[in-house]
Amino acid sequence: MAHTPIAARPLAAILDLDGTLVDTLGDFVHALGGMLADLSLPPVGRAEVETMVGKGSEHLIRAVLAHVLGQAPGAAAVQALYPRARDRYQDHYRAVNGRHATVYPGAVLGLERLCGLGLPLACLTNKPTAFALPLLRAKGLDGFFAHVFGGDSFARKKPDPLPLLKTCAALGTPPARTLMVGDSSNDALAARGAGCPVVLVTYGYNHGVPVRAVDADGFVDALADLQMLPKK
Ligand SMILES: O=C(O)COP(=O)(O)O
Ligand SMILES: [Mg+2]
Repeated sequence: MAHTPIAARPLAAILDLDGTLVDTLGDFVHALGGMLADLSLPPVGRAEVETMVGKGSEHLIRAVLAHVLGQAPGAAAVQALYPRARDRYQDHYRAVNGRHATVYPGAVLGLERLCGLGLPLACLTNKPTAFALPLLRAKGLDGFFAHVFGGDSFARKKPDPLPLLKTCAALGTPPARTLMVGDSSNDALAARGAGCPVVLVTYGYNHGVPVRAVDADGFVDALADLQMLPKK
């Protein structure tokens, strides 16, 4: 049974998107496959992509190019290909967004329960806002959120604490009473830096590292398990 030592009932919650609410790995794999084919480069496997997701699309594209070229992400060959790769990736991602993605079991129930506790919710993702909003709409999740912020909403992305602090400000709740729910060390590091309690789901993408090794206040196997948060 999941356990959390979070002492006080949160006044609001911030949810990550990829790997927490929606399993988007299939969308990433299809968009990256299309990008690589357009560049006449070999495909990348699903297992590799899973370890590269979560730090925004620029990081993902650079990591994939480096992987298929057998170079470091900062290498000149990666730099040279990046602008065209980004354009191709964006076209493919826009075309597939949501088609190969599924809402995780328990996610809707978990959101309903958080709303039932009277908590205002925000979605904070490193995904570009232009991809995050249509995905949430397509999956029927947009109505749960008072705010949706993407990787391009603020000057820095998670794991920097800035996006969490800005999201807490938008929600109007102090970080110490604003729960972050995510799937990776990005979310946990950002939460620690911002002073937010953090619970991680055990089923998402954590850069190929077991998520329970991450410093967090609790772990849940499904968002529906968040019902065990303190009631006061
Ligand atoms: O890197 C991404 O696009 C996914 O980011 P997220 O896990 O913050 O939603
Ligand atoms: Mg995530």
